[in-house]
Amino acid sequence: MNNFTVEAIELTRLYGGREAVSNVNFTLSKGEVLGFLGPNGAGKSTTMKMLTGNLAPSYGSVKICGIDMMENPKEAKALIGYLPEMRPLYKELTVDEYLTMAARLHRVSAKNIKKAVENAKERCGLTHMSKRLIENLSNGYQQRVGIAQAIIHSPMVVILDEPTVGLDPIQIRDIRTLIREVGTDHSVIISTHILPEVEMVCDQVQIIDKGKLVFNGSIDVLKRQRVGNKLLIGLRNPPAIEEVLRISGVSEAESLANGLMRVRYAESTEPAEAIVQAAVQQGWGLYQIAPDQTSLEDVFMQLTYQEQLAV
Ligand SMILES: Nc1ncnc2c1ncn2[C@@H]1O[C@H](COP(=O)(O)OP(=O)(O)OP(=O)(O)O)[C@@H](O)[C@H]1O
Repeated sequence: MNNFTVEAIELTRLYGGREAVSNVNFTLSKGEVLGFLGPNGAGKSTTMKMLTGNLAPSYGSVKICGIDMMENPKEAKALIGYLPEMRPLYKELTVDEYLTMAARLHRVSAKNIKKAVENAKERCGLTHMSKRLIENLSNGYQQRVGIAQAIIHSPMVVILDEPTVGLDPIQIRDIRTLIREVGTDHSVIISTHILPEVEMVCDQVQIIDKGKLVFNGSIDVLKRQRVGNKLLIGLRNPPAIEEVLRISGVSEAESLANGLMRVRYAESTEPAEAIVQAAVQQGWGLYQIAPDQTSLEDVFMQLTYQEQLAV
């Protein structure tokens, strides 16, 4: 018996003979937040629906805390809280009424409903909104209500499909903080097409492209891929590129706008000190020197491009 809260085993879904999700494998443990990342149409929602037992896989299986979703759907689903892409809110209800209904649907026992509602509201910062009609709440608060219904029965696994889509920057920040908090005592899976979001809230990341996993690992591994052997240098009096290329260790240099220059070097030859010395000696007016990180978007492009080459 392992300790995995979620196991996806060779998950595959065909639509009209075409694979929308192809052979997806991963495991998740308690207290981890997993980001399911991919562009529109990559197969995220289809995967989420299979994980939550709302869509049958064409092949493969899902286990929630060791319980097979196909064999024992009722037991497996009871361990999951799910916020689909389209929020299942009844807008004519108040927050209290809706969460009470959600608790009943999730089979919270009658004597525990009040406590479960209070608890979910507190965790989602909704206590002061208890008597408000959902339709009168802002988009961000409606999303909190959606998350509150997903955690109301204290499920082992919380699955949130695109939880920050359509929110403003402050709402996005609040929802991300909430997801991290929820992730401390539940396993959480979020799907998103926003790379920095994954970096901010997730421990593990699966990158999916055209239905296939192209990266599966810890967020640290992904972040490390971003830190290439590059420096970004700001110079008030930039010299000719050739002069920079003469510095020991520098393998490539390119001029960018506003006197900035990007320099590449081989792994073992960090030339920062030599660049500072040259800049001082030759009066280049150095005002900035820092590692230049590849954006996560670039990493994503590289990963999906490698995958295309491999096909
Ligand atoms: N019911 C369906 N019938 C036929 N094709 C479908 C169906 N649902 C999804 N697809 C196709 O499967 C692929 C994956 O769709 P899915 O909704 O899972 O992607 P996604 O990554 O969640 O994208 P988005 O962020 O746009 O929702 C797409 O090509 C989509 O057109």
